[in-house]
Amino acid sequence: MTGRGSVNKKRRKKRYTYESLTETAQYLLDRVPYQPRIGIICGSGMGALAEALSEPLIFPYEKIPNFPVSTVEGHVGQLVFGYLSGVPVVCMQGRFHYYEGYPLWKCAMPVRVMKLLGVTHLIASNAAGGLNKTYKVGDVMLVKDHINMMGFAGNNPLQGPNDDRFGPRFPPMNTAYDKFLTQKAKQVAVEEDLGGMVHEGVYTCLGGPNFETVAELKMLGMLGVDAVGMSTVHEVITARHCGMTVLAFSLITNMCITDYNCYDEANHEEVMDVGKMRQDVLKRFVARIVDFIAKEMLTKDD
Ligand SMILES: O=P(O)(O)O[C@H]1O[C@H](CO)[C@@H](O)[C@H]1O
Ligand SMILES: Nc1nc2[nH]cnc2c(=O)[nH]1
Repeated sequence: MTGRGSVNKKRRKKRYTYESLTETAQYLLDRVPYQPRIGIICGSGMGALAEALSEPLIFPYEKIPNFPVSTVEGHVGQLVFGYLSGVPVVCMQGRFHYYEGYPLWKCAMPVRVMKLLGVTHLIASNAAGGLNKTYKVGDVMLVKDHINMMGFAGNNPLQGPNDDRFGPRFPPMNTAYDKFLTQKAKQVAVEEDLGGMVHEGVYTCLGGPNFETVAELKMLGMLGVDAVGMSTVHEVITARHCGMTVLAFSLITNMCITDYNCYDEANHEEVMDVGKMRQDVLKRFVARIVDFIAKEMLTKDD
C-alpha cells in the first residue's frame, strides 16, 4: 500500500486498543498491591495534591508502557499511587494537552487506564482563567457543565471506532458532572477556608497554547462561559463514556482580560504561582472529598 492509504493505516495502528490499555493497566497492577478506586488529575501548578498521598508508589510516565510523556512546566509527569484519607487512589501528577501535539484520544488515554485499574470516581482539577467578573484569583470554580469548543469543530477524544467494552457510541453528556458530589464539594469548600471563594460555573477548553484575545474572551462570555482553560473536557468526556462519576474544579489562576485598555498579560508563571499559593487548602479540600466519596458513594457501588 502506498501514499495516503498507508499513512492512514499507520495512524490507525498507533491508536490504543482495549488490549494495549489493558497491558498498561496490568503493568501497574503487577506493581501496586491494591486497586485504586478514585483517580485524581492535578492541574497546572497543583502537583502538590499528589504529595498528600501516604505510602506513595511513583511511576514516571516514560517508564509506563504505552504512556505519553509530559512536556509542560508544572506537570511533573508521573502516576502516583497511594492512600488519601485512608482510601487507595491514583493521582496523575501531570496531564496531557492538545497543544503538546497529542491528539485528544491520547491526551485522555490515562483515564481509560484508570478505568481498567478499577477507578470509579474521577476528580479532575485544572488551572483556568476567570471570565465571570465576580470571580477572583485564587477562587475555586466547581464545574457544573462545559462547552466542548473543540468538539464543535469535530475534534473529540471519542472520535474513531467505538469500543463497546469502554462505553456506548453516543454517550450523553448532560449529566457529566455529578450533582450530588458537586453539592458536597461546595459544602466542603465552605468549611475549608474557601467560603465565599467557591463558585459553580461553566468551563470551556480551547486548544491553546496561546492565551485568548479580548474578542475571543468576549465571545466566550456571551456564550455563558465562566472559566477558560486548555484541558479537562476531553478527560471528562472519556471518563463519562466509560461510566465514571466525575467531579471537576478549576482554580482561578488569573482573570481573563476583556478590556482593550488593559495591558496586563496572562502568563504561565502566574498560573503556577497561584497553584502553589493555594496548594495547602486544595490538598485538604481534595482529601475531604475523597473521604466523602469513600464513605457515601463507594459502598453503594460495591
Ligand atoms: O488545565 P491545566 O493543565 O491545569 O493548565 C492550564 O494552565 C496552562 C496555561 O497556563 C494550560 O495547560 C492550561 O490548560
Ligand atoms: N485558555 C486558558 N487557559 C488558562 N489556564 C490558566 N489560565 C488560563 C487562561 O486564561 N486561558
